[in-house]
Amino acid sequence: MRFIIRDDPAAVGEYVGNYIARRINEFKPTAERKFVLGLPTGSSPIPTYKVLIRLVKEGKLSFKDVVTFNMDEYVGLPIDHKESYHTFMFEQLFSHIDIPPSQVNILDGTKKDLIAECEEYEQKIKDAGGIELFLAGIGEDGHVAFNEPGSSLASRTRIKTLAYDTILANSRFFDNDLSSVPRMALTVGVATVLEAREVVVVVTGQRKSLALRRAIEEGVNHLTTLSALQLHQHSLIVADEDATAELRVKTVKYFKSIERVQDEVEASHRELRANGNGSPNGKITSSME
Ligand SMILES: N[C@@H]1[C@@H](O)[C@H](O)[C@@H](COP(=O)(O)O)O[C@@H]1O
Repeated sequence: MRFIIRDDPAAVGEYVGNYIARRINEFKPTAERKFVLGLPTGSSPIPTYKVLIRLVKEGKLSFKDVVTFNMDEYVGLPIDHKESYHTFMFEQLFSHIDIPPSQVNILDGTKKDLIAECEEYEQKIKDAGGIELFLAGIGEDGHVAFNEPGSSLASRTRIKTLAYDTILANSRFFDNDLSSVPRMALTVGVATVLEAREVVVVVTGQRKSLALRRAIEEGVNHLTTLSALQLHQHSLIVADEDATAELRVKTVKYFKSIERVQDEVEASHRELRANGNGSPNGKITSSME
């Protein structure tokens, strides 16, 4: 696991937005070989989405050959409801970039047969060739997508009852009216996320610091579903300083020192390449992965 710390949410967005753009550009997607990107909702990814929009407007990135799969959606909320994740995604990202709407996939929580909807979603991901990079956030109780504490770490896309804490946290989007927050959601499973070839998580704000501690300093545990990331070969968590409040000083120093060494290695490889000394051309993989 790689763990990167930036000053604030804007700097986290800058880092992650540029990281995703680099991955898409290196992949060189075409109409026949599209880049498959998994996406979250929530306030945490908004700065990242702003950066992606800016890069598209500057002509440095295109979503023409990108297919997206969102993590989750409320059950029973009409797609055009102002708080549906469909509405969120179009307002925060899709309406501002060049992605053809036919390449956007979001679970539909209004379907009559929700079980079939979930099974079809898993199949669609497989048919698309699997997810190349899954971007995620984290809930205050350590959940990833809507995989609430106690979710099976082998779970797939399914219907999930929301934890009371999550209903409480999300009531801020429903005029603080607890009774209007949906009680159920459709969500990709922990195993669906782990199957992506790479997982990148944004964690910002002090209210996430306990969950972050449990996810990276403690063992893999179904009560903090994001901790399953410890089993992934290519995972990256990018947090702001506030989110590190509950981490040990030693943990923070350790990961910062790794980033410093990594920067030095990359700089010396760049120098060797510039001088034509035949250094490796491929991606330099961090020893933290
Ligand atoms: N299902 C979403 C998660 O995918 C998201 O990570 C979490 C945190 O949201 P925020 O970034 O607004 O704190 O909210 C919801 O529970």
